[in-house]
Amino acid sequence: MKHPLHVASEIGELQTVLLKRPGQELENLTPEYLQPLLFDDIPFLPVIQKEHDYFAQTLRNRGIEVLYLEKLAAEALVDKSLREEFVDQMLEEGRAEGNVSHQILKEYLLSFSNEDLVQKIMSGVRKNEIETGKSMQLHEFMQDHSPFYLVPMPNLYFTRDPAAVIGDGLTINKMRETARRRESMFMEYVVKHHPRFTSHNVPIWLDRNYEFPIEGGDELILNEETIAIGVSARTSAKAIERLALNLFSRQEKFKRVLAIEIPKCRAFMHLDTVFTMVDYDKFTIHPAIQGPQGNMNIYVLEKGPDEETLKITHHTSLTESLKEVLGLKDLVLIPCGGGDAIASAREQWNDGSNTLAIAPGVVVTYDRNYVSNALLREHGIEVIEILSSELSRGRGGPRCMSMPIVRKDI
Ligand SMILES: NC(=[NH2+])NCCC[C@H](N)C(=O)O
Repeated sequence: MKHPLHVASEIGELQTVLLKRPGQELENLTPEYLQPLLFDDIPFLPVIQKEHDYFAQTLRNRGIEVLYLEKLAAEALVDKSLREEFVDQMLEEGRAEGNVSHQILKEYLLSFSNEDLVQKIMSGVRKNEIETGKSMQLHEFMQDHSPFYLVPMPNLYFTRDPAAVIGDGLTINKMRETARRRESMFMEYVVKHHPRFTSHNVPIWLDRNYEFPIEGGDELILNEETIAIGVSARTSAKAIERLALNLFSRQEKFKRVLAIEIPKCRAFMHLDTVFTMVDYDKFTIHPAIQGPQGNMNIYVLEKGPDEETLKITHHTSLTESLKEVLGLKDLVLIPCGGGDAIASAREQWNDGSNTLAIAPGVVVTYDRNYVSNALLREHGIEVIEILSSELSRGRGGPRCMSMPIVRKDI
């Protein structure tokens, strides 16, 4: 039987991808909570859904199987005790302060059908939804400012981040930001309990209980032997080391990890916001991540003398490091916004470098990034544009909104 997960490159023909349709969780965004919930504006739900459906249809038109996280999660929770365990865990990790007990919230959530239960957990529980029968004291009102018993998870449509397939296994990620911490629980339950995945013993290279954070937007598979991981605002050096050690001791194929350090700021939260692979020898890059001489900090991690030690070498040229690990004589870095200071900053903010490759030299991008898109085309890349007015408000592009499950080998 075919392995349910398989990704050994960034650009191999995409066969199965996981998405999450933006839903009611976005209707729970208010100006006060935008920043902690990692948004810059409130998307208009019917339009963001239309744009997302267009994205999904664009992928299907290319013969790609589109799975939805919300559907898989609902299908995974058939067992009654598993549903309870899931709800307990969600409440333990995510219940906001308030005068409602775990038990009342649990009963409320369990009264929903599986699909609605998953949707409700994703969209959050507002305080006015539940009659607790208990009147609040003044000090409780004061402490208890949040309008939610369970906080919404508006970033779920960025399926790239909470988990990432590497080879035939995956990382189920410890998310850096509180707002996204619970997101990786969905994939954990799906992989462990959905029949599509349980038929195989899927290796989990790093799980969400690991102490230090890592997010999928930083995890790029350069080829069947090499992974690039951003050392970023979201991904820690410790998690990269652990992942490298686990990979080197538990499987044979991946032999090196390139840890690429990027500036730690909001606009560049993950490596894929400033760097993606579009063809065998072509990459998008946001020029602002390189120093004046094009220098950066890149560390190549390889198997060391024993299972707990890595061999690490430091490099300063992205181009040279990529050429070496990919065995290329030459390669092209295509600058976001063409390198013009204003166009490049503007388009990077709207994910101009964040391309989703669906085959070598074929990428999906946002239509609004016309300077970057034209430049990609000039370099011979087939660019498939999708609508982006509302989707881009969450600060993520086509790569962030997709989790490749199966790619053909190249
Ligand atoms: N792979 C990515 N670049 N994901 C972008 C995620 C954006 C999301 N609002 C966050 O801050 O987490």
